[in-house]
Amino acid sequence: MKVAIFGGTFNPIHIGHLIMAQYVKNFTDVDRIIFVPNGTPPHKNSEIALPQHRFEMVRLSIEDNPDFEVSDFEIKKEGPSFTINTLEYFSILYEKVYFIIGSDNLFEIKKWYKAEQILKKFPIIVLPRERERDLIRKQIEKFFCIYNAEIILIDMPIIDISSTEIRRLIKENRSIRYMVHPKVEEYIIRKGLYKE
Ligand SMILES: Nc1ncnc2c1ncn2[C@@H]1O[C@H](COP(=O)(O)OP(=O)(O)OP(=O)(O)O)[C@@H](O)[C@H]1O
Ligand SMILES: O=C(O)c1ccc[n+]([C@@H]2O[C@H](COP(=O)([O-])O)[C@@H](O)[C@H]2O)c1
Repeated sequence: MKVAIFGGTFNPIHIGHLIMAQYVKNFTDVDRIIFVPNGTPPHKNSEIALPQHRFEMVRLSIEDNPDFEVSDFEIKKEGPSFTINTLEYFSILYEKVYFIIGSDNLFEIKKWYKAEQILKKFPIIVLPRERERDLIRKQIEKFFCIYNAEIILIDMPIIDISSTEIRRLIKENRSIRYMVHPKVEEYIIRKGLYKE
């Protein structure tokens, strides 16, 4: 089975993430998408909801989609969640393992732990977040030339939604309706997340 690992902080998961995953299913030969919320993000530290909350919001968002699943692999691990370790783990279980990122991370990935190993060993699926597709294509070409990296760019409409914007709206007591799955909206209100 071919799987695509979708790593993220998902703080909270929003419709941009869900549409990305559906595009991956629609336009690649990937059989399943595995969402992997991170435990201790290696790079972010402010206003992050507890891993259990972020995991539960992912679970609620995808429970009715048989092509999607959520893994607690990173939230169960002690210490920072490094992507290379997660990909190595899933590559033992599956025939082919892709990693899904937004194009913003295509320009950050070189700073990640063992980035070269990720780029050399694992195919990456990129969904556009910026409008300048030429810049994205150039970066993909560069990684191909240097690391022989297999990077697939999927053509998806730009969805200008971020978890940061959602958290901002909540703090300002504004509605996040339609930006997240209705069950996630209900969960955030019930648990009082992102108010402070
Ligand atoms: N609207 C979007 N379009 C394309 N890619 C996205 C979008 N939102 C998130 N991603 C990608 O999904 C992955 C997980 O994103 P993450 O959970 O950090 O959400 P985020 O909206 O970027 O969060 P934050 O605003 O807190 O930084 C990353 O690879 C990110 O690039
Ligand atoms: O392994 C690393 O060094 C590394 C550095 C930055 C980000 N990541 C992973 O990349 C994914 C997307 O990150 P983010 O910040 O956009 O949520 C998520 O799974 C992070 O754990 C991984």
